[in-house]
Amino acid sequence: MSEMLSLSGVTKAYARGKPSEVNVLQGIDLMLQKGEVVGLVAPSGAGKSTLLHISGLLDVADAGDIRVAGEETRGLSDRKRTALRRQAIGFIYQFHHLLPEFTALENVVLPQLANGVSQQDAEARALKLLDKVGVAARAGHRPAQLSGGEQQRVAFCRALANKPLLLLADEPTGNLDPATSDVVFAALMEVVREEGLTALIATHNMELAGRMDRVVRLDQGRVLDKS
Ligand SMILES: Nc1ncnc2c1ncn2[C@@H]1O[C@H](COP(=O)(O)OP(=O)(O)OP(=O)(O)O)[C@@H](O)[C@H]1O
Repeated sequence: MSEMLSLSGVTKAYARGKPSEVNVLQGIDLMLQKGEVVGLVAPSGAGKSTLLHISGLLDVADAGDIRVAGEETRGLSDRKRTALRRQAIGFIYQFHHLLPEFTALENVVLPQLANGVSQQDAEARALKLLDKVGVAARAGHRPAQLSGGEQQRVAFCRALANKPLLLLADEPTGNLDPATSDVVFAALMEVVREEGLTALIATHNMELAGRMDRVVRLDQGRVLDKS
């Protein structure tokens, strides 16, 4: 197995040097092997979003090393960081963040066009993904015409559109009712497994965390492994 995400000695503080300084991450060591699906569980405010944003190259650590798909990210230029993020990482948020003026299909097609995929190939991939998570019949609808669960399924497809190596999800079903969350999460897991993705999924839901390969806990700024 090869390593897909590796964090070592990662620290992050907000308002550094001020009386209001918050030391969120205090030496994070975490490694995900290719194909592993890992749950990230922590109390609210413990730093899950911060950890995901740093892993996804959306934010920078104060110290420590981060490797994504075997590539050391320290010292990368902004352009190279953005290229690595686009090519290797898919992000899912608690709220869908779909573009309201575009249809479900277009929301999944657009990131592919930005990556140089042809319209035809992008539509084929988008329809395949929408079908896999059970919303192909809604392809022509805009986000406002979809239910919360459907919107989140479309957001999964968008995150997976460019075949990322690493999927990072921040409470991906956190805004759905328990029954919908259960079904939508199952759909996500099915695609993740089928595509052989590596995933780090933050959740407060221990039942969902229990369906992953491994759960890590964030406690006092450090990661505790739970087998
Ligand atoms: N830009 C910022 N400036 C100052 N403090 C911040 C900033 N962003 C986050 N924090 C603080 O850092 C801590 C960790 O925030 P983070 O959003 O990573 O937590 P979380 O575990 O994702 O929380 P939740 O589960 O409630 O979403 C919190 O105490 C938060 O108030």
